[in-house]
Amino acid sequence: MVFGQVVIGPPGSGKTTYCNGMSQFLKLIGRKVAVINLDPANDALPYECAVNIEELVKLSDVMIEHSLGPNGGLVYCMDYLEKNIDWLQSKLEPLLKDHYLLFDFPGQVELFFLHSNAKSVITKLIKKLNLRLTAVHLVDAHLCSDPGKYVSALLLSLSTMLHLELPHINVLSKIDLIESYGKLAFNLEYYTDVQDLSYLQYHLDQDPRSAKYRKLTKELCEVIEDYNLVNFTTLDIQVCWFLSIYLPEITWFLFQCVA
Ligand SMILES: Nc1nc2c(ncn2[C@@H]2O[C@H](COP(=O)(O)OP(=O)(O)OP(=O)(O)O)[C@@H](O)[C@H]2O)c(=O)[nH]1
Repeated sequence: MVFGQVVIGPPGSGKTTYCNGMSQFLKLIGRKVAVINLDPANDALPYECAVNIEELVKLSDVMIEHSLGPNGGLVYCMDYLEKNIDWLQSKLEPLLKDHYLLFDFPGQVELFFLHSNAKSVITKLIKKLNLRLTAVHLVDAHLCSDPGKYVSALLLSLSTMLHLELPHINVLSKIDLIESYGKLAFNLEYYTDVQDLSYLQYHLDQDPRSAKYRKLTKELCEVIEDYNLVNFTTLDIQVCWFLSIYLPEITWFLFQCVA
């Protein structure tokens, strides 16, 4: 049985950095890991990838050839990947024996809660290759500093969970930077646990700019609460780097203490 992660999230949320950090961490704890870049807009990869969608289709070529913008181009690329799933399957087959798989997907969020191509690619891989995949959905923690943006992050997370139908972990990334956006209205657990959104609505109501959307926000918060599916874990990728570099020393130190 082969395990892996489908790494998704809005542009700039830290997917590529996460894949790089996670692959180094996994290697260090003795796992064989393969990173699969399925983002055709990822030009400067910090990790060594086992499979690169650029060998199949290039976003820049698609945009020129079909006169598409970056969003339309990415939808086209996912569509093309779905039609050529055998290409991806053949690239993955040699890795199945002993590798843990990390799939680095594009940041266009509509691919994961609206369009069917990316989901279809994932579903086909799961069925054809008997994979066990978890969605790791990264959301930039700075969205917590604005109640309106936080509600949109909750909605995005919920829609993505419902659309993909995978085991799913929502992650507030770049948590090390959260203080730099000013003091949060509530403590961090409030944002990670997503327990009682009425406090958030009250906070939003204090802002005259959001008065016009009061009813809409209330209804949206009720939908999120009724599903009761979304919560977050936090990530500071630098901890991953730290562990990758110092894990052998820490293990040696603990071993010495126990001995
Ligand atoms: N401080 C801090 N910066 C981070 C962290 N994770 C990612 N970054 C930075 O955030 C920026 C965007 O990260 P990427 O990994 O390129 O994000 P992405 O989601 O792959 O971006 P797209 O490919 O455009 O969708 C980079 O400058 C990273 O160095 C983190 O945990 N802490």
